[in-house]
Amino acid sequence: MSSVPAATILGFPRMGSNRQLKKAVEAFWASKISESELLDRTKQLRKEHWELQASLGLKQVPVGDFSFYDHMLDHAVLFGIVPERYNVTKPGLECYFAMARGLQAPDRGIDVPSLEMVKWFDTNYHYMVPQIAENQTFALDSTKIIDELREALALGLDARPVVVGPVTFLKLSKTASGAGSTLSYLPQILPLYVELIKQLVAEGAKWVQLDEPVLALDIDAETQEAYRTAYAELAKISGAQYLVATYFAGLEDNLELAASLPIQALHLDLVRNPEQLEGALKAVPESVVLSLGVINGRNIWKADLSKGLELINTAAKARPADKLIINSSCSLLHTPHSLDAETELDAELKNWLAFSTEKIAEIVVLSRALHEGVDAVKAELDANAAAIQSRRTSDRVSNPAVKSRVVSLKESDFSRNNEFSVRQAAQHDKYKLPLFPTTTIGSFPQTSDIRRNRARFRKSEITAEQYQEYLETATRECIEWQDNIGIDVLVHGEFERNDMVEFFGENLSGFAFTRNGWVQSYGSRCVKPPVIYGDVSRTRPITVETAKFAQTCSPKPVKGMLTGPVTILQWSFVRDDQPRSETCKQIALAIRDEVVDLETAGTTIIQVDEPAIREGLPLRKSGWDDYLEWSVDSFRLATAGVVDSTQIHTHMCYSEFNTIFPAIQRMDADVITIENAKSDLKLLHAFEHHGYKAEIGPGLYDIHSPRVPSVQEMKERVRKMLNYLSPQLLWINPDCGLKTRGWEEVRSSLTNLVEVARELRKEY
Ligand SMILES: CN1c2c(nc(N)[nH]c2=O)NC[C@@H]1CNc1ccc(C(=O)N[C@@H](CCC(=O)N[C@@H](CCC(=O)N[C@@H](CCC(=O)O)C(=O)O)C(=O)O)C(=O)O)cc1
Ligand SMILES: N[C@@H](CCS)C(=O)O
Ligand SMILES: [Zn+2]
Repeated sequence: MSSVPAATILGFPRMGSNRQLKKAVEAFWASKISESELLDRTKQLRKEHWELQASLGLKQVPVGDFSFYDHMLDHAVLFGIVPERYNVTKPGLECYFAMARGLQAPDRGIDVPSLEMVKWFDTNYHYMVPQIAENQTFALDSTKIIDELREALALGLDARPVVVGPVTFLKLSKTASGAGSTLSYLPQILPLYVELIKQLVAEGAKWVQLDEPVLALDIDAETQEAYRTAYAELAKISGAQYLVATYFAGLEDNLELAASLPIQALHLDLVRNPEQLEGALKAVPESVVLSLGVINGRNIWKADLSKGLELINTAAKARPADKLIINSSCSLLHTPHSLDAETELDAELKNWLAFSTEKIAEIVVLSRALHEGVDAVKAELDANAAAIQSRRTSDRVSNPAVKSRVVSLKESDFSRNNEFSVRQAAQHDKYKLPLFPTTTIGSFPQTSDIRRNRARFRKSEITAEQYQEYLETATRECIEWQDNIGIDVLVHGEFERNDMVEFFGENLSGFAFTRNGWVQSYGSRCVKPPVIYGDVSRTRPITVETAKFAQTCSPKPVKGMLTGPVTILQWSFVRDDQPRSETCKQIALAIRDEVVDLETAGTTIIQVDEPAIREGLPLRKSGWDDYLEWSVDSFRLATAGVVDSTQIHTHMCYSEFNTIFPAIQRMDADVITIENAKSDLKLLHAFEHHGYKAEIGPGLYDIHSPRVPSVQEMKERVRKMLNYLSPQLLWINPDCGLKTRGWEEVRSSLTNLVEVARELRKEY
């Protein structure tokens, strides 16, 4: 067997230290750079990333973790799973990006939508769902991964190709009709995996990483059998050594299955589930290398290396060191590039953090401790212990007033004064909205002009007053436009927000924000999650002045617009020194204060967005009840402090909501606007089936596409909805916020949307 890497990572973030990938790809889309320039720039980026990893001490680097847009999309292309509708595009990058983003080229008669995009497990990363046709023919196109392997080998590095394993790949794909099991395609796709792996081995790969996070989920007998079949087949390839990577959860009941697979190394996520180590040491044959995922790939905290060492020592008592790999818990895709750019973070806080680059250094220290003994890395371990101690004992982490407020919460704090029907009567009386009230989800186009002005304000190139004036003009114009076209419940447009979570993080204590801590969310789009390091409280009203101003721009109601506690939690880097439920309640109290202040200021329709409530659901069912209890309680706590006539809206998008329907009901919002345009009405069936009583706005069109929906097609959609929902409960709105769209599309789409409501009102 070729040598086992002492230390490695499952994958590195793709964007680059300065989001070079985003900039290159977006410049290519805008025809500002050529394809060869894009290829050159991204080749350089991969080189930098591998050399960085090697310079930090990794002996083997992952390859194939790079992607122009998304790694699942790369695999769809790798196996020739390209739906027929993309045949009109040029093969290569045009076809690839058409699958990613859709392509409209009227001069060539092309108008193809993108593939579906969904969340990658419980992360804020989104992948493109491969769509397998009924009569799918598969064909291997392995250029990308082979090229990247060659690039790394040419640099003199030991490189390990990263491939999504066959069972996980199929389980995350869908059939074109949405029916039937994708695992039925295993016999057809396996020979391509065999061929691919043979090529990788022939090119010089000593190890191949097969990512199988599905192996750490609740899986049925068919999936278990698929694992046995697939890996028995792959084991026949001579010279191939497999590192099978499970992450985001523990193996638990799948341990025996995993241990029985004919593989050379098994990776365990010991951050999410350290308890699984003991069982794995017993169940996994001694010939199989254990890869210990001890450094958290989902967070930005410096690891407590003494705890990592404890796990490693436990493993080292049962296995020789050369049968252990020290690793990240999952790919580092979900953490920012490096702390180097964080020149504005205060020194104390910065000393508590580790981004991807610093996490690699931690992995190397742990690996040296294992192989050379702790004395060899005494200075590093001492410095780490001091940082951990500093964070544990720092005054800034704890706020006794916040803690005691949470402790003294009463049951009544979690409930509105009256049930929905009573509130609904009071709200109808107050707002006198027409049947089929129209509204939007909150954001309007975040144009480059808006972002430029914010950047100029941050760099003090314009004053606070100038920036404020700019925002007020944009807000006023937006509200007046909505009013003029006849929307009933208006929004202010969210122009002052860089992001719906980061904006609140910047305005709450216990939060810090970074200058350059970008993480890929989808394609070229990134987010900069705030860091929750301490007890959370609101030190001043956050949105009240904007809401007051907005309300002066029209006599119609303008919705207050807040991000909910679960979404703020989910899209931040959360402290790991207390349960997430505790932090969530603290955020909920801060949002509650804001809700009450908005009400006092006269904004009495208030939307509290919770798009991430489903994303936070634990991957294993055993964790669902507990999560749903505290997450829904947090939403209720945030929203229950208002009188009956104040109308609480919530909004959710881009998740499979049917599984958590009772929890959605328990949130007890007065109005829910929910993404639905791509769904097959299954969701609406759930509303009917569960006897949902409150008002609902299922999205009438998909805001991810620049396409303008016609009146006719949206009306058709409403008619279908009315088979499930009463006209008295139905709101008319898009799927989600409009921040990524251009004004031109927004104007046409919303004008059509209002017309839909007008026509329907004549009929009902
Ligand atoms: C609803 N979604 C969200 C998710 N997560 C969030 N945290 N927020 C969300 O809204 N998850 C699920 C979905 C994912 N969807 C999106 C949609 C759009 C984006 C996006 O557009 N991201 C932007 C970055 C946004 C941002 O913070 N911009 C800053 C500007 C930062 C910047 O680059 N400034 C430049 C200067 C700019 C200029 O001069 O023009 C600089 O400083 O050099 C801001 O507005 O201030 C992106 O471009 O990737 C993300 C997720
Ligand atoms: N209010 C937010 C919700 C996005 S999920 C927006 O409109 O962008
Ligand atoms: Zn949304």
